[in-house]
Amino acid sequence: MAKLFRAAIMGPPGSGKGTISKRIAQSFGLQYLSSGHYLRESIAANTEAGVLVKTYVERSMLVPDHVMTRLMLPRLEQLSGHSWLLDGFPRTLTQARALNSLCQLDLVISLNIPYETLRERLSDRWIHPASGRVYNMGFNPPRVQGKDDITGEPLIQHDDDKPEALMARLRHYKDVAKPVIDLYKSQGVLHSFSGTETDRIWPYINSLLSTKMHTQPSDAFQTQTP
Ligand SMILES: Nc1nc2c(ncn2[C@@H]2O[C@H](COP(=O)(O)OP(=O)(O)O)[C@@H](O)[C@H]2O)c(=O)[nH]1
Ligand SMILES: Nc1ncnc2c1ncn2[C@@H]1O[C@H](COP(=O)(O)OP(=O)(O)O)[C@@H](O)[C@H]1O
Repeated sequence: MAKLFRAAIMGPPGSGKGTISKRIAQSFGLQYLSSGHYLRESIAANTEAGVLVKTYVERSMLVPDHVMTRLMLPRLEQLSGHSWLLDGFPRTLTQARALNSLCQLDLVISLNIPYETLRERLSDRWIHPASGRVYNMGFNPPRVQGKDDITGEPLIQHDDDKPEALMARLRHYKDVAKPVIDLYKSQGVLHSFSGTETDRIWPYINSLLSTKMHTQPSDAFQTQTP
């Protein structure tokens, strides 16, 4: 049996985590878990957790660590026999330590994208709230303007993608992410990628993952798809 592979992707809002994660999940068959998606799902379902996290997410504030770990860790425990990729979790050192006590990550991808690029992208980002599908009016527009490709339902823009909230979010992200990045660096699992275009970063991530996932000894005799 192939060895299990556990990865996380980190980067400021708009850095392309969701876009790249989708490519990774498709190309390498990892289960994809997005903290933002689960949060929005619980808000839409109006669950007890949803009511609790709504005010934080609406204000682009970090949801308290104990709420996040209670939301994410059980999902990971259910996936104990699978390879997975985490997007948006862990975001703080406390969350990273909680995750560490459950399992050791094999790889952490960190995206370094210039502020100006983030600003341009997020001011153009539209989402389908029920599914979390993300569009960009320039990069990957919906087939019909303002409508989700699959359901035809209207797209919306997050309040926290609007310019006034953005600068504060990015500054805060950096402060909080630094110790998490340092932790993964010290564990020797951190790989950083810089650039302004996802399509140019992607080949490097693709080849890193091909190497990491296909050099597991137990994989040596498995057929690999090109
Ligand atoms: N113009 C442009 N937009 C991109 C690129 N990569 C991602 N996007 C868009 O930028 C926005 C943010 O990307 P997303 O994957 O949601 O980032 P996340 O917040 O880190 O998960 C989305 O609207 C994407 O469609 C790129 O290379 N160029
Ligand atoms: N790991 C986390 N810890 C605390 N809050 C989180 C976490 N992940 C997501 N959130 C909350 O959900 C919101 C949306 O997150 P996400 O969809 O990952 O978008 P982005 O990458 O654009 O910030 C964040 O602004 C924050 O309020």
